Amino acid sequence: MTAVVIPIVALDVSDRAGAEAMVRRLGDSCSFYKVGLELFAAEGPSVVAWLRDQGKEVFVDLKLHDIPNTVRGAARSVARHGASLLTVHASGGREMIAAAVDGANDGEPGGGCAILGVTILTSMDASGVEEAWGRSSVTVEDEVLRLAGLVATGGGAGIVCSGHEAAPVRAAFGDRLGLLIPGIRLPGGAAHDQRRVMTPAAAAAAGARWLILGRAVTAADDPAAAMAAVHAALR
Ligand SMILES: O=c1ccn([C@@H]2O[C@H](COP(=O)(O)O)[C@@H](O)[C@H]2O)c(=O)[nH]1
Repeated sequence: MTAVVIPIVALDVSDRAGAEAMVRRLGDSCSFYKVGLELFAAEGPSVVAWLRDQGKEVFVDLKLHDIPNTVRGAARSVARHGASLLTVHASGGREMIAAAVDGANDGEPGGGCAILGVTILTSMDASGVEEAWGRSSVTVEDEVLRLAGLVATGGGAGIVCSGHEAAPVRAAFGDRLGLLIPGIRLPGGAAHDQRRVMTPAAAAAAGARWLILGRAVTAADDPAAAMAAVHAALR
């Protein structure tokens, strides 16, 4: 049986009005939304509460990266707002990841908010990794696998990586880590600032559990039609 892949639409907009307009346009075709840095910085947790009131699940993509104590507290706060998923940077280390898991569970192991570790941003290619991380002798895939190991031993529920690393991560970790894949483009779509992109069908075949749909849907002339194309590709 093919695993269910859940599409999540990224509300990369500057205010609540923009978010509400997109949620209205997509109607029942989307039940899971991402609130990222732009919208969270503008509107704070109230936008998470509003989405929950609409019956939507919420992924809060804050990509936390700080000392364990600070990340624990932030994860606890985000979980209390009703988010289902929260990101931290895997490069923050095993102790920080474990603190995020602890905070999100807030004393309740297996609580409602899962922690995902961001490995290598999909906007980076091998030369970008070499420049930023100073590591020329490793491939993006090796780095993603190494960071995935930190997330697994830190107790995270999954990782964020591109579709290109999905199959090797699945081979190494199986169902232990859920894969959330951004950089999704409909066939022939512009990559924009992304370097490692993939179509919905290919990412699903590679083992994604969640797909992040950003501009492929939200910048389309007809976002609802673009979302329908995503659903068709996942059937
Ligand atoms: O490695 C990462 C981690 C997160 N993202 C987020 O996904 C969406 C992608 O937007 P597009 O418009 O589809 O490019 C965006 O919200 C990012 O913050 C990512 O792209 N890569």
